[in-house]
Amino acid sequence: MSASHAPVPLYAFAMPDLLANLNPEQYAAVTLPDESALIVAGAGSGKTRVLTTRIAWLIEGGRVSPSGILAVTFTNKAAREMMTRLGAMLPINTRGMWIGTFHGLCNRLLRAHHRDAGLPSAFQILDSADQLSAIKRLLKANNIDDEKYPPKNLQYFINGAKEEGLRASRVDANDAFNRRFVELYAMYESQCEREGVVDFAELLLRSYELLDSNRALRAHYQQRFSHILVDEFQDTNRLQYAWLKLLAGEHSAIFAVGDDDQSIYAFRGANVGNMLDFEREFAVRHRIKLEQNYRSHGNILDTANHLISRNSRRLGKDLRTDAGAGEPVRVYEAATDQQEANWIVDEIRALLDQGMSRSEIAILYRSNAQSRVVEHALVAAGVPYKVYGGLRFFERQEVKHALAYLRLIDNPDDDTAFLRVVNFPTRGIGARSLELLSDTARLHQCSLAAAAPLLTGKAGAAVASFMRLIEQVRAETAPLNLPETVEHLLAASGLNTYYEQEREGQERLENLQELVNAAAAFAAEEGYGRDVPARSLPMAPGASAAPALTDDSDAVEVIDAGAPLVRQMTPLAGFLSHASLEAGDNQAQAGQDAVQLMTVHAAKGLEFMAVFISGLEEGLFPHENSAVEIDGLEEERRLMYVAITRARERLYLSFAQSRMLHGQTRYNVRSRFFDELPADTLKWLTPRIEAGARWGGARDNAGWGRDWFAPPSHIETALADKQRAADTGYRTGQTVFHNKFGEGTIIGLEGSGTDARAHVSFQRHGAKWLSLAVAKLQIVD
Ligand SMILES: Nc1ncnc2c1ncn2[C@@H]1O[C@H](COP(=O)(O)OP(=O)(O)OP(=O)(O)O)[C@@H](O)[C@H]1O
Ligand SMILES: [Mg+2]
Repeated sequence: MSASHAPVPLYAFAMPDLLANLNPEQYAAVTLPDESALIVAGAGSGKTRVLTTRIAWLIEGGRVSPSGILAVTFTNKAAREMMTRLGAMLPINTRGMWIGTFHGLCNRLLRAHHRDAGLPSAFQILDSADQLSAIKRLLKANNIDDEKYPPKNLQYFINGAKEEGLRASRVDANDAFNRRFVELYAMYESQCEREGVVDFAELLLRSYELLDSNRALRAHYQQRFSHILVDEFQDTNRLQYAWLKLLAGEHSAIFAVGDDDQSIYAFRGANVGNMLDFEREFAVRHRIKLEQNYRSHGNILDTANHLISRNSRRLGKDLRTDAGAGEPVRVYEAATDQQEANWIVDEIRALLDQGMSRSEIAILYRSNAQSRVVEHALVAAGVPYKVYGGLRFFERQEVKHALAYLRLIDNPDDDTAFLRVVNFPTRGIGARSLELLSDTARLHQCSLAAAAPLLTGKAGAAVASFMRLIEQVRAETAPLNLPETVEHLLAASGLNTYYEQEREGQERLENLQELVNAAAAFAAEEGYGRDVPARSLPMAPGASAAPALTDDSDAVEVIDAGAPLVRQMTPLAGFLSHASLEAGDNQAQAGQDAVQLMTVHAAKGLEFMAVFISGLEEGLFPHENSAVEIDGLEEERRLMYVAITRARERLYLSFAQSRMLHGQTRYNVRSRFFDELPADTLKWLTPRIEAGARWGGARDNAGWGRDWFAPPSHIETALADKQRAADTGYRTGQTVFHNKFGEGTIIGLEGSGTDARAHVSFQRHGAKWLSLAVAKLQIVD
């Protein structure tokens, strides 16, 4: 360990406070010696709290200075929360600390060392929508059939390769089709290079390569970050893990916390296997378990534990709580999605009447598209809410237009930005002119902006006037600070006028104004004074403006001196990175006390007093795609586990028999998860009807008799299956005997022939799904 010298406690008297509220296992974890450790523990057991407290403890005891810490969180929101908590625990300025997401930290590293990384100082970040349009443009420019090579597939291929750490030149292609993909990947790489842009995966790969190839830089950071701490470790992918390894080198300690049951990003290459590799490769001696849950009431925790116990691939852990059982988990079946939304809003109003604050209430769903109907009900009821994700603020059309102009003033070679606004608002630059321009650029291997002067005729004149506009705005904004720059640009670009004249442009205008506010908030948060021009590099005392990094390690030291590294970016570049990386986060601050709406993925790590999980229908949650993926259903179950464990005191589950989604009405059967939850923690607010009886006489009892509809065909098929299962001689409600599990009651039947399965609730072993062909159940009555 680099901090091998004897610890020097600096604030010995303050110590008991920091550690006072920890349980013995948490205490042991926080105060582990300077060596790598892995904490694997269930939801709400205090992993994040332990990690944060450990940082404070390390600093407070003089084991490391704040600049020696690097902490990785999963979201920007989590990073901010961590800094706030640290600020409250210690009398230090947390701004300079390296706490952030992988993307955020890599961006910071690349900004500081852009030359060594082979990037222009004003490199721009492509979000995934930008990346897709860049790929489409590439295919079009090269006359490639986008049916044969769908842009989305190519995007997936490229990102997958990058996440494996592979450049196009190193990807193995075993057939002609794949070879073509690799060629396209290579072409995409040169296009990005030419335009000075990087996509999300590139941020990571580029900074990995930077550290890998630059010995001095690597040595510097390895020495600097003696303590690396990683939250949500189960969701790191191979490249992120390799990046951490490189940064840790031989001497730094990695303190990783995670929960294999909450691994929900396998589809993006996350790899739980990293946990096992980490233990081996870092000779981890300490694997501490935290088994006390501090978040949720008993019924909620039991519900979560019961569900996740059905997964087969688990490291295995127990979780208990001292909190009482609390309220039962309430379940509601609605006829339609609107009815579901109305019920949610009614329940929310009841909670608010009881004094719960709005921001303590979350509505979670599996897919973004589900939010619309809930939003509608909230608006109608006048309940303020905030949507995370979905069409985020920075992804709105008008905001993206404005950002594209800003990007162009920063870097005219950014072709994606160029194409977005060259003819918006319209200035008579048609598709034909742009084609000519693209041809010229390709011929000269340069960006569109660089090709503009080479274009002649009418097309040339129109493009030239656009370039003059950009140049003019560049000059006019040179002395302006960040919010002034944005404001000026909105007027000069013609965007304001355009939306003023558009019939329903009011909301878009407000969003543009909000962009000015966002820029002002960003500048204030980063500590840029009002007199700092948006495009100049603020000089920190003792820091060189453009650190030229050589093998001379003294030069490296210069970078660390003085102000935080983020100052290596101009305010404008910083803001543009923020817009790409932190999309959506801004909204959260705008409406503090609002009901929180988000996908389950976005809710990871967070907690709320009351949680509604809506749309629990087969095909939606579990998602229909999960059926075709290896481990798909287990991943959906982990996702459901994450959703349930966000709740502290109240949990509500709901589903609708019919739902409008993507313009079509879907008829749904309830999620299989309901059959996997313990019956005794749930309270059905609508009658619980066995799936088989659903379309029969029981429906009148359910109270939705009036505007009823006939079951659609796929449900009839499912019912027919159940009928066939029943034909095997078994029926629900029957008492049966199993050689190993003893006596139990059949609570569900599914499938037919050799696939027929029975869901049996055993008196001593709980509920299990058994194959009827294998299980040989004896009928008792
Ligand atoms: N020893 C403790 N005493 C009281 N409250 C605690 C203790 N440890 C953790 N908590 C609280 O329990 C809640 C859950 O903690 P935390 O968010 O750190 O859990 P986690 O393991 O990171 O959960 P997740 O897996 O969902 O990320 C928080 O509100 C935290 O403040
Ligand atoms: Mg956590």
